Amino acid sequence: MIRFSFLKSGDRQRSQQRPSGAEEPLQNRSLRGQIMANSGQKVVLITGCSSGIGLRIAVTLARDEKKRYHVIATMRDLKKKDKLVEAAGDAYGKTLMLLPLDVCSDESVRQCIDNVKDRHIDILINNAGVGLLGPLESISIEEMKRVFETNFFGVVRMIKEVMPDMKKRRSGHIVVMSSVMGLQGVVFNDVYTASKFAMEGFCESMAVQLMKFNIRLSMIEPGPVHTEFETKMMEDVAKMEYPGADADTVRYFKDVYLPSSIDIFEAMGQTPEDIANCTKKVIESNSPRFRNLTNSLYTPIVALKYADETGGLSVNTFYNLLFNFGPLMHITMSILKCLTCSCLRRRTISPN
Ligand SMILES: NC(=O)C1=CN([C@@H]2O[C@H](COP(=O)(O)OP(=O)(O)OC[C@H]3O[C@@H](n4cnc5c(N)ncnc54)[C@H](OP(=O)(O)O)[C@@H]3O)[C@@H](O)[C@H]2O)C=CC1
Ligand SMILES: CC1=C(/C=C/C(C)=C/C=C/C(C)=C/C=O)C(C)(C)CCC1
Repeated sequence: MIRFSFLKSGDRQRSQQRPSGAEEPLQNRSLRGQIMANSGQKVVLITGCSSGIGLRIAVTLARDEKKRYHVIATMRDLKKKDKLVEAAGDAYGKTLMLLPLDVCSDESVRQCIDNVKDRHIDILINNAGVGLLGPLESISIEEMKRVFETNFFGVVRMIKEVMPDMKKRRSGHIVVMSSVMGLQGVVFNDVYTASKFAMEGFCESMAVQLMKFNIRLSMIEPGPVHTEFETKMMEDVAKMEYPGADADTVRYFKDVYLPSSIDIFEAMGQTPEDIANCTKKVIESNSPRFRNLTNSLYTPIVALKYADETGGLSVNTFYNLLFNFGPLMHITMSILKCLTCSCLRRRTISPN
């Protein structure tokens, strides 16, 4: 079993004290110690900003040319703030502030939101997430619960905390970082996929009620993205022994699935910047879509699910791609990688 870090992230009274570990420049705190935005700015709170997609969304919004956003970038361990602070440059302390927030803790979530002035959040971006990959036999129920606690209950916890104020104001936008795996299962990602499916179902239901209160809900559905996930995944694979799984299953995982997965990452992996730009477009749209796929190369794969309501097309195609046409898939992905690679485009377009 592989654990990947993205994929490689009191009481009910209104707290007036600075959250433990918060390191906010003074000018951004009100007299009551709460985080303040300038008038006209939208307050955006993002979870899981220590790395990857969350970090990049925070930086992209905080560095908005028109300074339209007051970004509250949160992470569960502020000791990990350096990468974000460096990437934010002079936006840090002006349009970008940090707060500690662990989406798995009721108290941490409450304290964080209590430290936002009037608990006013215009846009909530639920990004924090963890992955889990490998044969089911080698994954404990405890590990599965941890994934659901972060990916599903983490989002539910955040929405429960922020939604009542948005409802009172009759305005707000909730964005959820889902995944193509929230729409379609991928072998050996069974539990991660299930956690994202759960979130999709929850959000699809919530969206209707929220619409009545003029609150928008948008799902971002990335395919593979180059974050700490990939390196962590390969490091873990080298170490793991997969106790409880039989030799055939381990072989299918290591020798069939993993090489195909690497091919797919190489051929169509996006960058965190791609996802941040897509998220920015969604929050800036006058009529944001509910579902937003970010990767046009992956869209035909997801389309298999919707082209056949019996599910057969999707399941059989994945089976064939993996177990019957593995080498063909490798060649196809190599060609795709070549076609989408900027070096080839440079060579054909450059006058030199
Ligand atoms: N990379 C990919 O291929 C894809 C990723 N996604 C989704 O994108 C989101 C971001 O992942 P990505 O940037 O790739 O991966 P990273 O591992 O780089 O980022 C995940 C972030 O979530 C944080 N996090 C984990 N648990 C918690 C928690 N309990 N409370 C608060 N923060 C937490 C991590 O913090 P810490 O540093 O403390 O661990 C980290 O900042 C996830 O929801 C993931 O499911 C969707 C599709 C594809
Ligand atoms: C499409 C496809 C495959 C792999 C897909 C992968 C690897 C997707 C990764 C998505 C991620 C990382 C989402 C994160 O949330 C297989 C099963 C190899 C073969 C069949 C077709």
